[in-house]
Amino acid sequence: MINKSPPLCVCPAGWKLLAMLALVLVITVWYSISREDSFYFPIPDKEEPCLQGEAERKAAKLFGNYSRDQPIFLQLKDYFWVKTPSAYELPYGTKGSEDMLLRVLAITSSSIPESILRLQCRRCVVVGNGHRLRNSSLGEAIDKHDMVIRLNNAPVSGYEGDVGSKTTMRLFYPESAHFNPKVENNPDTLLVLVAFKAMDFHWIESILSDKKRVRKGFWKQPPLIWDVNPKQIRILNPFFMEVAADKLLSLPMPQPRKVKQKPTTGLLAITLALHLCDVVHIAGFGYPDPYNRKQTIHYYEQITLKSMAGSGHNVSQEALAIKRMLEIGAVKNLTYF
Ligand SMILES: CC(=O)N[C@H]1[C@H]([C@H](O)[C@H](O)CO)O[C@](OP(=O)(O)OC[C@H]2O[C@@H](n3ccc(N)nc3=O)[C@H](O)[C@@H]2O)(C(=O)O)C[C@@H]1O
Ligand SMILES: CO[C@@H]1[C@H](O)[C@@H](O)[C@H](O[C@H]2[C@H](O)[C@@H](NC(C)=O)[C@H](OCc3ccccc3)O[C@@H]2CO)O[C@@H]1CO
Repeated sequence: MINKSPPLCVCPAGWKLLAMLALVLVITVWYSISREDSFYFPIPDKEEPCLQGEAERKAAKLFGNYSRDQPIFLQLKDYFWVKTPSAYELPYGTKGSEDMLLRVLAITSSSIPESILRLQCRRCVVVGNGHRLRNSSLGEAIDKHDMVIRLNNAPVSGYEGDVGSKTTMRLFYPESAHFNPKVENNPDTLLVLVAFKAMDFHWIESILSDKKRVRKGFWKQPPLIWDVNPKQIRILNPFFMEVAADKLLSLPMPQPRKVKQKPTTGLLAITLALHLCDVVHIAGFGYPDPYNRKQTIHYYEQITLKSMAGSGHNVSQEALAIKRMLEIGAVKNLTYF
């Protein structure tokens, strides 16, 4: 017997049901993305080839042919007698901070570990502190990189599944130093000080030489006791801050006194990685839309964009810079942007 009843999708009730389901799906996707609890995480490639000098070649489109003979970390030998003084003051140069630096560099190191130097091709990942790392399950993929670069006081403990636990390098300044560095880093993590002001050198010197601590001059109280091995400390060459400001954000150089804009530590870390690595991945970058006042910005704490007022960062300008880097393939994103 032939069944004469029409198929489900052509009767009006069937269409309505389908339309309702589609609407629910659209709303769920929209809500998920707007809250950044996104369930969409691209699965990272199995084994991407590592081509020597690839990041540098691609980044040349952005940076031009800038000098690559700059050391990654400041070195003592350059401060005994300053042949060519820096053109800029901190955070873009060392002009005026030479004496302080001489003391700091005498008690720290500038070497790049042998384990990094002997790699033929360096695959790096810069882990931003953004909320989109939450529930990402990217921990394992992050840890597979030769170098994992982390920022500020971002924790790994308790978040290993999403952000991994390997930390090759951590960029920080006194106000962003984790009070318990041993818990959130590995014993061989390089703790890379990004100096914004002369007091930042003063802080590290007083910690490492156990001299009298100075409490004034910081916008937030940094640790007064900081349990680290001086051999782990490095001082980042301010050249990378200059490149990020000048080439990526087109900020006026030198900065007029009144202009307080500066790159975020994340953008600085990407700039550094493009100089140091052959393949550069990023994860956890991207802020909520400015009108999204309730969305938390970090994967580890409940603060919103409001807390960044007065920070001197132009996050929409930075987003454009990161998009350009993604477009030309200089960096690849493990989260979404
Ligand atoms: C209140 C405040 O000053 N917040 C600044 C904090 C704060 O000082 C430290 O977390 C220490 O507490 O530091 C900053 O950055 P923060 O420590 O928040 O994040 C590190 C880097 O990750 C990228 N990021 C972060 C969150 C997000 N939703 N999207 C992102 O892309 C950014 O590139 C960012 O640099 C900083 O140093 O740049 C920038 C923030 O403006
Ligand atoms: C990469 O910049 C770091 C961080 O992302 C910024 O938010 C932070 O900005 C602070 C800024 O550097 C402070 N300016 C000076 C000159 O110290 C500013 O100071 C205002 C202030 C002063 C005294 C007491 C409280 C606040 O505060 C900004 C943060 O709100 O700079 C970081 C690098 O240090």
